[in-house]
Amino acid sequence: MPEEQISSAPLGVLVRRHGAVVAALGLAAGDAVQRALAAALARAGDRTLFELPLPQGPGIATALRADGLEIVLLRPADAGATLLDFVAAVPFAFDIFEQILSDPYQGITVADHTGTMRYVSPVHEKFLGLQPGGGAGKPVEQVIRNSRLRAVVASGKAEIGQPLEFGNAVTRVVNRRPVRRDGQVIGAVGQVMFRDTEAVAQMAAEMQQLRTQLEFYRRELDGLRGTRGAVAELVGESQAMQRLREEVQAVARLDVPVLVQGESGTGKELVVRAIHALGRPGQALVSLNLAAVPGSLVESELFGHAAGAFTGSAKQGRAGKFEMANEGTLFLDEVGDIPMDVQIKLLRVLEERVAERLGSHAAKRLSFRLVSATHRDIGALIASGAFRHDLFYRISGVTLQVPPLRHRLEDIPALLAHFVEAFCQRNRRAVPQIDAGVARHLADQPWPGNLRQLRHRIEEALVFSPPERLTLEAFGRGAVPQAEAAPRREEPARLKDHERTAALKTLADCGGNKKRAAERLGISRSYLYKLLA
Ligand SMILES: Nc1ncnc2c1ncn2[C@@H]1O[C@H](COP(=O)(O)OP(=O)(O)OP(=O)(O)O)[C@@H](O)[C@H]1O
Repeated sequence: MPEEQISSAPLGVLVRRHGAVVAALGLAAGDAVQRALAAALARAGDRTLFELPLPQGPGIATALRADGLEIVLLRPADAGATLLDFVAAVPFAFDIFEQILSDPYQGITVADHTGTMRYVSPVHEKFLGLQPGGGAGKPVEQVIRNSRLRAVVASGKAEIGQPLEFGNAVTRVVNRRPVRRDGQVIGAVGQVMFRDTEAVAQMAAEMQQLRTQLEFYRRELDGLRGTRGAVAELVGESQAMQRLREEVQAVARLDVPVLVQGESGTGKELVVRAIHALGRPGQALVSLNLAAVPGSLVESELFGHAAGAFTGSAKQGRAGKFEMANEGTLFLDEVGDIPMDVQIKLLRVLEERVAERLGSHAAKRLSFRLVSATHRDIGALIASGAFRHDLFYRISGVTLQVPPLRHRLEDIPALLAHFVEAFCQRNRRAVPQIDAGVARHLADQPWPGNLRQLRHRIEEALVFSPPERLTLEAFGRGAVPQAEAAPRREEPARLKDHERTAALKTLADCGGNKKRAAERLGISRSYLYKLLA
């Protein structure tokens, strides 16, 4: 190459023999450059590529050495070339490369675009049992059986943090990245982490432990919420309600069938829901209202039916309530209305804990919790032969009695506040102030429809009262319709009954405050408790 051409290009060539300059062309011609080059060569040791501070800025040099002869090519560092910039800017750039390649905690593998292994770092060679350089030139799979470097070359997509099994039950975490030049994938680099896998494994174990703990506390919290939520739904601080809440909590966790008795609208369903929420949280609560289903359909509702069991039956068959409630709670509402023929079959299911779909002979073992409710007088039904004695015993391991509202008028202020709040929340209204006489007025009513009727009256009044106040006048509209009216209660014949009624009303007047009610009545608190018991 003519010397002038080298001199005009931003390149230099220096040739030294045993340290003495034999030739210096282009950039290498100046003294200052030669001094810088001599110092850089001395620092570089036997490295071939090294940084070179040129008078005009950072430069890069490549040295070839043999038999005391050194040929060095030099050029200014290219601002756009990341690697050269790095090498030029960091005096210990090569130490960093070396450190990366010989890091005892990570192995490096390099494949080219044909899937041929080009490089395996020393620590990884050792791990794989390879001779130094023993992997280079072989298909990647020959070096590492399940290597995915070829796949990464093909897809051009990095795989980060993937587990890689190395036979002997050793699993490592691997990062694989495609290498691109001018947008084309020209190879792939694998990075196998040794130490970090242990750290990752430990972290994973810790995370698993935390997850288990979290799950545990979540369940506990759900349980607590469920407990508080379910029982708190049963509003009322009367002794009767306090006792009922305690009984609900006591029976909920036992595996006994429960029969909930009480007049219509007293809150039997609410009690059943609370029992279910406490006893079988997270499982299904399956209800069947036996008074609402025609007698002829009760059996198929309960047992379901097999495919094509009868004309018009569902093609794939249908599960009955017993099956649906498996592991959960089966709620038989209005159980007093169950037809006699079904009573016998129900008894069999409860005794044997197996049920067959209609038209099928495949009996299924079932585990459900049975809770029943009725507003009827079951004793009278048994006496008249309309209800089987043995079934009664099967469904009423425990009987809970939900008291009618007239026996707990002192709950009216709390129920009033509760129904007002619930209504306003549902209808996104501000909760109004409640006029002083409202609770007293409500406590004076007979409430044959119990809490359901009370709720409806309160909601109706809310609709017709000014938004900021719930007035007594708003209740004027809703005279109790005759059909709903209770058969007129007989006037209490005994003095005690008069006293109790007066006590309940005064208590309602005093917002449930027993101390104030006792004062107003002029009796002791313990006597008031006695009257209320
Ligand atoms: N203790 C209570 N606290 C708050 N709300 C209640 C309470 N008891 C009943 N209610 C409400 O009163 C209404 C009637 O209750 P529920 O349907 O549970 O009565 P029920 O006895 O099952 O009636 P039925 O015998 O007619 O089926 C529901 O809106 C219910 O939310």
